[in-house]
Amino acid sequence: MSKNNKLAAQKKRNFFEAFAKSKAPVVESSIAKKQVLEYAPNTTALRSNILKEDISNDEDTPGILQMEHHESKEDIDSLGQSIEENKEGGEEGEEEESTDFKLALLSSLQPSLSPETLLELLLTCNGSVSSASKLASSSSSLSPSKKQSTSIPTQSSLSTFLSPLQDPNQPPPPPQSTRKIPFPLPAIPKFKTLHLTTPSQVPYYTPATLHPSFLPPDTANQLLRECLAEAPSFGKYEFRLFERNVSSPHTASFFVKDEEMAIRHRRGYMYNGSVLEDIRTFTPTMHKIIPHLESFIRSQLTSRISTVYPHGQKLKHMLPPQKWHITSAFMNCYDGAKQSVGWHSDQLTYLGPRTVIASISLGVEREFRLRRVAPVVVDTTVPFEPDSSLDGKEGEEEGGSAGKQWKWQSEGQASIHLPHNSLLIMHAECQESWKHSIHPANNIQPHPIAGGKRINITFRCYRESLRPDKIPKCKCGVGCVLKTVQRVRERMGWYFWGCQVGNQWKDGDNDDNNDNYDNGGEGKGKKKEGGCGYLVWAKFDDDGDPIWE
Ligand SMILES: O=C(O)CCC(=O)C(=O)O
Ligand SMILES: [Fe+2]
Repeated sequence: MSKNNKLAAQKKRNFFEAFAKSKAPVVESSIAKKQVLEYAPNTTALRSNILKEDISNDEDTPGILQMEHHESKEDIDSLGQSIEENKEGGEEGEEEESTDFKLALLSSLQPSLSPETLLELLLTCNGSVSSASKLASSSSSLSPSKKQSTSIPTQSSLSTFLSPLQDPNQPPPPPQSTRKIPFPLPAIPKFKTLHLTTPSQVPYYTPATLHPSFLPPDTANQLLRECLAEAPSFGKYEFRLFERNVSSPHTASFFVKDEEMAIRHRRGYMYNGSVLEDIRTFTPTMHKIIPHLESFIRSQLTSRISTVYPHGQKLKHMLPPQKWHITSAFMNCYDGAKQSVGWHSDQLTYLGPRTVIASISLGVEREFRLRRVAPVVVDTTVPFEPDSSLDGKEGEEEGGSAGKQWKWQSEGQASIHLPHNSLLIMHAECQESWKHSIHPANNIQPHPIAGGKRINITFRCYRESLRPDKIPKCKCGVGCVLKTVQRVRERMGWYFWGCQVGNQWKDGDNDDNNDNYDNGGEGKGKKKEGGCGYLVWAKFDDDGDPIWE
């Protein structure tokens, strides 16, 4: 990155940070801080120590969790990651015992377990020795032989620990419904790619769930054929319209449930400063699967709320499960191994906070990656009135109560293979705190119907309360974009409306963590300067509908 670009990026960050720090009520900020500390994974010591462990020595055994280490900066760059190494160190939250100490303690409580297993238990339990010990004691999955072994020769895999070691002559055990999904999720060590090779592993490391063979096979094939018939006329130009103004190497189009909505979309829905013109209506099979998909998602959300989220309650601002419905979908086509999409999170503007996205994959199996970029904050309520005097102000830091920059420790990434006819649910905490990508492949297994193509449909629930005529316009007269604070501790997770123009890309470079798109791949872009700089805090009720002043 050139010096000028670096300065511009720094200036932009300062602007967002100053905005996010401004007008901090001292009393609320301590509450916000507590929330962040409660729900951000506190695994700093664990994480740094774990890097010294040779986790990557695991053998390449199918069906189990595997870790891969990225040796060099080049390796990371080639993956399109934006890991900023100079941001390491510094402020790291609370003091914590070292991993070695915790391992020793856990080992004294569970003397029969191998060091690898103990380490994985600690990871699973976010570094809590007592929880790890309880989990080990309560698990029926440890066969005596495994308990007695001092090391696991082939694979220090969480799944080998947590799944019963199976007699191949016996039927498979029922799904392990009793194993609790941790919240927050454990950190994936920096520079590591954790290959989640079975669907059951996915929710233990990512805010997603994977459901293979979701549709009846004939329906999936029919849907694939319909999508393949649409795909040749998809455009690349649209990526910039949903915050992907890089030559993102795949094609896409936008679908809505009926013509009335298509007309509304063509008129008013803005993506990165433009309206989408190519709006299509759902294909017959999309219509056909929607009732089934909606009821499946609702039941999954209901069960996730009771089993995963704190106090068995839905996250603040999350739509109640029964209200989740499909209004629209992006359909993506990846033609060949090299087509991909870079790191991004999906734009929240019309979806609102804590949105849930249902993603169906068809045709060639490809690798989906997820990486956490900010903690999941449970209560993101903006506790004071939006202050219009902040509008457009390239603010300096304000006063002693101004927030400290959150030193987010870069994490590794999870890799999930999405086969034909799989459903991936990106859950409520996914867009605000994680980024996702489709990784370029070296080679692919051609699909009997799709050849080298992969089709993906991301079904979405647009909110009536966030229609373009309802959301704030900036001083340029354009509808704003909805974003979250990701860098300032006391404002972490708060929402704000901002000018679209400052959100557009041009050729160059970018490293603004507050953006929805990490521009790691080809055709690097840089944020366009200009715009009116409008920023105003966004307030939402418990169910995520906006509260307007
Ligand atoms: O192709 C995929 O699985 C991901 C697509 C995606 O991220 C999107 O449509 O926003
Ligand atoms: Fe996406």
